[in-house]
Amino acid sequence: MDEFSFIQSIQQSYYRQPTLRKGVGDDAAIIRPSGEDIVIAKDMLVEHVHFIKSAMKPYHIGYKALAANLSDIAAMGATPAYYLVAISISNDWSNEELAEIYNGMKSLADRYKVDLIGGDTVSGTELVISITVIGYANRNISRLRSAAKEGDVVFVTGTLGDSQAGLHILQNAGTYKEEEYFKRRHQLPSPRVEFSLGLQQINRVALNDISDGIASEAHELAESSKVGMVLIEDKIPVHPAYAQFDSNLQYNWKLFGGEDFELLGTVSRSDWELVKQRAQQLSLRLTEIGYITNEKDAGKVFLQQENGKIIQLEKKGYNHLSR
Ligand SMILES: Nc1ncnc2c1ncn2[C@@H]1O[C@H](COP(=O)(O)OP(=O)(O)O)[C@@H](O)[C@H]1O
Ligand SMILES: Cc1ncc(C[n+]2csc(CCOP(=O)(O)OP(=O)(O)O)c2C)c(N)n1
Ligand SMILES: [Mg+2]
Ligand SMILES: [Mg+2]
Ligand SMILES: [Mg+2]
Repeated sequence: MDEFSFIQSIQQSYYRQPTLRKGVGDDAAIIRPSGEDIVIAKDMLVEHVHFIKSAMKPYHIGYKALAANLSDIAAMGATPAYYLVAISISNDWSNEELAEIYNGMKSLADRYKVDLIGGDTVSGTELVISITVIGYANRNISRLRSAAKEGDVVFVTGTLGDSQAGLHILQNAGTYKEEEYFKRRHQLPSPRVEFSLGLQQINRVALNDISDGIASEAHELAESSKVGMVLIEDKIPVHPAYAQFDSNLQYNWKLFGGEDFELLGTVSRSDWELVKQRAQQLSLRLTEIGYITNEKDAGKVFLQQENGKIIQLEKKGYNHLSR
């Protein structure tokens, strides 16, 4: 198979999005939007950084690459519509493996009716997948990291630490409780798109998706909103089988581990009931984990420990350029 037949093989036979004028097959794609805000995000997945072949099947790699991007669209309260994929891949990946990478992306794309409208293909050394996602958002809602206000409830979806626990299991042979669950959370993360779209009635919700670890994303919210944040340690939600891991690992993964792709948010106390209702309708776990303080703590995040002591949390997490 050459580059041209490969591009032919990944083309959709039809497109679902009504605003598309031209998809794959010309010098660029054309969209004619209908008045909503356009939301654009990009995230890469790189071999040896985001995955190793022994822990991730080609299908998982494609799935996770698109999931990470959809997670950022969800964190902006937007409806995903299109994606573009740039892939650099070496010859030791077979045609079947390449097709499986695209099948992984396709399964999520089908679920959210997102159309593949372009990309680029290069033969390189390590596998690199760079995706751009385009979505639409209602002009009147704000999901910005800068939207948190004093007195807001701080909440998080799902459970934290699962993805890094899954990676640990994949890299360390042994017997584990709920092994399949943790591996799945690492390989096939769920972007919280439906939950985010369910909040459209609420004008102001500050949202950030957890890719680098909650400590890091909590700081991004606090810095951007110029407020302080208090997180209550024993409220941070974990899976019941999480207790099997060493307590240091538990602590590090849930606070600094990342790749859970859950949503961290803040909302006024008066809108909190509605947020809870939406999560309940989706059977999605949602936990109140803290509160927002005022501008005198601007940019700071505190952890109220189990013994009641409050410590300042470091802005630590996955950080690519820390050297
Ligand atoms: N190399 C880059 N060039 C331009 N903008 C970048 C680059 N890397 C990151 N950004 C931008 O910086 C912001 C934060 O990026 P990042 O921390 O990767 O966000 P996220 O964790 O939500 O994926 C985003 O607006 C992103 O588009
Ligand atoms: C082999 C391997 N080592 C380590 C990790 C953990 N890891 C890699 S990147 C990352 C953070 C998320 O990636 P990033 O590119 O920072 O995503 P973004 O914040 O831009 O969405 C984590 C936790 C992994 N998934 N696989
Ligand atoms: Mg990013
Ligand atoms: Mg993000
Ligand atoms: Mg991201």
